[in-house]
Amino acid sequence: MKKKINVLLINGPNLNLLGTREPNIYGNNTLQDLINNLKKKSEKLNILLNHIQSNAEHILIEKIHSAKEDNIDYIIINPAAFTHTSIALRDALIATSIPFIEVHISNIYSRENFRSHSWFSDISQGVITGLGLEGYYWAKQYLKDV
Ligand SMILES: O=C1C[C@@](O)(C(=O)O)C[C@@H](O)[C@@H]1O
Repeated sequence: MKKKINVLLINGPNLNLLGTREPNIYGNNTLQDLINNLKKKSEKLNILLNHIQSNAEHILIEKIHSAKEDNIDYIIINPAAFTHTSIALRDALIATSIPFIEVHISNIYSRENFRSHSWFSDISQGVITGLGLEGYYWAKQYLKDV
């Protein structure tokens, strides 16, 4: 049987407000619903999904630092606003050298100019942007075959 894949899903600031935050951009589903569904579907694919959402940069950095000890094989990350600001999170991901997929709910290239720059895309395995919450499901789907 194929080995279980240990995946860490990281959601950055304000994503705890999914469902009420700018629903025209981010939709009506809550983060809790998303995580429950993703976990269920991941189990069927032999993926163990661990999740963290935080509004604090240092908490996300520390979680990335411990990812190796936690035997994480892969990271899926929506850095949210940190996408456009955080060299510290970028450095943490480089330091752990765990491959990761960058996900955005909205299309960061079709919004304000400042959202078009990501500190993560060039060091990511790939980027999914603008497919709504489906983006997280596609990332998980990709990982089932790695
Ligand atoms: O908080 C977010 C969410 C986001 O990462 C997205 O998922 O579309 C896009 C970012 O520009 C924004 O700051």
